[in-house]
Amino acid sequence: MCAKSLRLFHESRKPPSHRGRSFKRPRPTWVEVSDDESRGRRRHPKVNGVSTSMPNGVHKPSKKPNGFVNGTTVVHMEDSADVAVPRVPVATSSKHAAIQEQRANLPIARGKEALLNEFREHDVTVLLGETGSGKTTQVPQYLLESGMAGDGMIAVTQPRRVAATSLSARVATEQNSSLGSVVGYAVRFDERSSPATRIKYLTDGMIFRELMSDPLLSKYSIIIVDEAHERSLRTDLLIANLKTIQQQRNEPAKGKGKEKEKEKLKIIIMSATLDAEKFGKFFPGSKIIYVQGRQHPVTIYHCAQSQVDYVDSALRTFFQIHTDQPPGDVLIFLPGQEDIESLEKSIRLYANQLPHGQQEVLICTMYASQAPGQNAKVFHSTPPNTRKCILATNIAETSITIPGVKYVIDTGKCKEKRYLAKNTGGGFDTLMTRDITKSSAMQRAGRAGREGPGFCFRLYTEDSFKNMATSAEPEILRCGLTSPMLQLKCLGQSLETLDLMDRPDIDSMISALKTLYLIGALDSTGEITEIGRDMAAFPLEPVYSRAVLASKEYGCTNEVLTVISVLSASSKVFVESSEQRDAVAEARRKFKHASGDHLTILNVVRAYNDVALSENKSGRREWCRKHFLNERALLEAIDIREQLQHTCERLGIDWKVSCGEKEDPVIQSLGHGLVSNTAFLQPDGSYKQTMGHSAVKIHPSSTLCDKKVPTIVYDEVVYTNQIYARGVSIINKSFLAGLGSLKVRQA
Ligand SMILES: Nc1ncnc2c1ncn2[C@@H]1O[C@H](COP(=O)(O)OP(=O)(O)OP(=O)(O)O)[C@@H](O)[C@H]1O
Repeated sequence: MCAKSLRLFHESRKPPSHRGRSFKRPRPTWVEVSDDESRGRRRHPKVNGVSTSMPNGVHKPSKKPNGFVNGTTVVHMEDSADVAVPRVPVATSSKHAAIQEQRANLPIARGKEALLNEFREHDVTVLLGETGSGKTTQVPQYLLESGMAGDGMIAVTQPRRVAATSLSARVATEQNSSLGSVVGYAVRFDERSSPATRIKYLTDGMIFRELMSDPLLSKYSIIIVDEAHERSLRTDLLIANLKTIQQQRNEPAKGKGKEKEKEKLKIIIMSATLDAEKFGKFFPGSKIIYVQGRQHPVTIYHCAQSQVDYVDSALRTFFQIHTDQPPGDVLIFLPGQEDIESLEKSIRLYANQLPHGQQEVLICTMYASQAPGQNAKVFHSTPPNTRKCILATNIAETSITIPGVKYVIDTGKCKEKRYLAKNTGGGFDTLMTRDITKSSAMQRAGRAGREGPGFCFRLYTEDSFKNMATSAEPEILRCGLTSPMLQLKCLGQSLETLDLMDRPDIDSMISALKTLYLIGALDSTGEITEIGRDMAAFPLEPVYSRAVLASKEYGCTNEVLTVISVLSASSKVFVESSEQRDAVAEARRKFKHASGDHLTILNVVRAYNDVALSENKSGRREWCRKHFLNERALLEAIDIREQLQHTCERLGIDWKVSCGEKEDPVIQSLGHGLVSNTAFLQPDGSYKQTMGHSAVKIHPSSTLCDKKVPTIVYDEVVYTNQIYARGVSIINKSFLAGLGSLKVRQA
């Protein structure tokens, strides 16, 4: 294949092959929506019952971009006291001055005072504003500058860590301060804050965890729940708690003077695509405000025909942009890591064949299981004469601004976590590819047009867009509940009685209760046990924290911490390569432990630690490359381990205690936690779950995949065309019986 064939958009040329297949279809034909739509004359689509001004077409700022829509009433800026654009503070440098000017030009800036008045008057405000209007970066700063937070802090919650870290960095820059001083962040296994921190961006999981030590969240005077439309499980639990906390903190203050006033809690719920009425009903007396207008237009194109293979179409569209369109980075939304890696390979292949003089292509990837440091690379500035191409899952869909992105390619697909309980008996989370919702499509388009006019190419037809569900089903209705259930129990709450916006399925609740009972976190009356409380102290899934606690009895905390740290890292330690399968197997043989994958992991970490003593950075990197190991995952595991050591110290567990080369203590400790993830061999060679009715196969990546052993323990189940157990070790059958899982099955 020669570089010329990259002009795949001319149907007369032979199209490039992708994933071993030839392109048979013509390039996507784009349909730009009519000019009427672009001017907003067409009725704006309703998202969750709320009229929005982000049509599925060219978007231009409305004639009155500064207005607020409150319910059906439009409050124009002329009605507000703050008609003029706010004054830009005196700049200390030209860069800072430019940033302040950019801030002042955001649509939200013109409504600053009107907004602050609404916040002042209402305990709960639901703020809807278009993507890029300035909600996430500006509202916390306005609140801080207005003094409304008093001596308390302002929390801004995000469903994803990448948003929390990148936004805090941006707002710290806007505040002309270093990250961790006035503006900080907290995400799992990583925090930058100090006593001076006044605005803290944190994941919804982190603030939920804070409830354990501070049930009234008393250090915060304002809590902003951002991207609430995602309805993540933790967001829903947080919102339920905030409602009660606010009642407790605000009601006694009535008539008690200014001292009490300071302790009041304000809640602000924000999103661009939100069912505002539902939130409004959940918080009686709340005010719904709509910030109209966006800074830069986004032109949206839909495919004229449905595309059969979205990865092929994304490839074609990328090169169509790259060869025909002016400079600007491209962000491509794909459902998962597999598609990202596949497309990355194809783009690399054809980019290398581009004619001389064409811009270089720099590919960056972004997905949840990739190490945070690697994800952060998308924010680095693009070198000259280069077009950055970012391949991302929906972790890049909300909140973030990736500087330089002008074009978005939206495949219209995502992966959704879903708990399979009814069909399988045992119950486990699965990731399934499905069509996105209207809300997601609008958020994705909103990643373009943040620094200037943008373009969004949707690899689906306009009819498909119209037929999409409005928004995703709340996570609480479709995910495993073990960890949130334990945290709630610690707070003396329960899912059954909590005032939730939506109540989860009874099967999922029973399954979570069963697991917590089996690992000893709950007693037979459903009350939390002492060991359950200790489990909740770790920033880990309860099944993993149970293993750490069990290791104390077995004298192997040192080893178990290592294994659990690797299992908790955001990416896998073993690099898979289908093309070099034999080389991978050969390199890995030296780490292989006869008992299975957990002790194999331990061998890898031990070997890496030995290498680290004798080799410099590049020597270590080379060693990892040679052994098909992901060094970033190993380094992340080292960080995680350090944090777990701190938790051990707080709980009085000596983490240095080691069992040396013995394997049983380690596996049995893991067995205490993973007791629901055990299976026994059937006469036909498959394994049957002890806590369910499903047959599982050992995953091909396991060191035990060719073995038949009586009983296994595994980290997780992966559901593809069949159910696989991944991360598998041999476990003693009588040990399992002693734990009671077999009895539970029989019961
Ligand atoms: N890291 C950044 N680099 C450059 N500009 C940025 C950055 N972060 C934000 N901005 C600018 O600030 C604008 C407002 O961003 P902000 O995140 O506050 O918007 P938003 O209304 O919360 O959008 P969304 O609903 O998409 O989260 C962006 O459109 C962009 O112009």
